[in-house]
Amino acid sequence: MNIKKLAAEKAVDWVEEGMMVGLGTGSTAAYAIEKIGERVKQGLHIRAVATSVQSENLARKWSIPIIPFAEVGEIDLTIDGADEVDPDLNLIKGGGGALLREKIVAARSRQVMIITGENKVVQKLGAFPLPVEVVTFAHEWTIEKLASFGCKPVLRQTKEGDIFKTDNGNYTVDCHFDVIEDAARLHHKLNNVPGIVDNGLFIRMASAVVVAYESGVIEVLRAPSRR
Ligand SMILES: O=C(CO)[C@H](O)[C@H](O)COP(=O)(O)O
Repeated sequence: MNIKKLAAEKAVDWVEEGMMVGLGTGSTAAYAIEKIGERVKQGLHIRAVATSVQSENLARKWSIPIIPFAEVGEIDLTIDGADEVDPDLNLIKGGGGALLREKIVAARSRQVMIITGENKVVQKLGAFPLPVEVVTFAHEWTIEKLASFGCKPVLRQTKEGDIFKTDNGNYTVDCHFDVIEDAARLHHKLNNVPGIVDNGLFIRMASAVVVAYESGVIEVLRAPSRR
């Protein structure tokens, strides 16, 4: 059972004619982009904004009209993946290296629909290393500061062994916490450190999470009091 594809294709049911759609990044989001592309080929008219160069290229391949972010007003619906989801629908994102654009697009969206398999739903965030986007200048010092939050920080590298650079020209540090006790507080404290651009905690940003199970069941978890 391809649970990523199952969740992604279900979420695309929420895409309606005329919408401005935010396109997430990663393998799950790619299934959603392809499904949206199929619907565009069948005559659906939407406009979209992408959260990474990778997703933009995929969308263009499917003839999905891409609008530069500067020309985008409010986004009706963003569909994106996640690395972990907790019971309050708080998330860890950024495993695919696109957390900053993903967070900007999510913040501009009326509805943020997260698509995931059951394996990413956790009681507490933190088993997945928290990605933190940092500026290249003085990054060694920023990494030291990150260690003072009680994690093991690892500067992300490419498969070839080079330092991984985001679409924004920054570095990513993956912070191994094991468990994050207070995600909202950590989010706030991390973003107060000079040199940190943003971190992969998405607090109260998801409107709903589509969870697909190996059994083929799909569950939609909603965040009642927001958006
Ligand atoms: O946050 C992300 C990219 O920055 C992705 O949504 C997240 O890493 C999940 O990826 P995948 O769908 O490939 O498992």
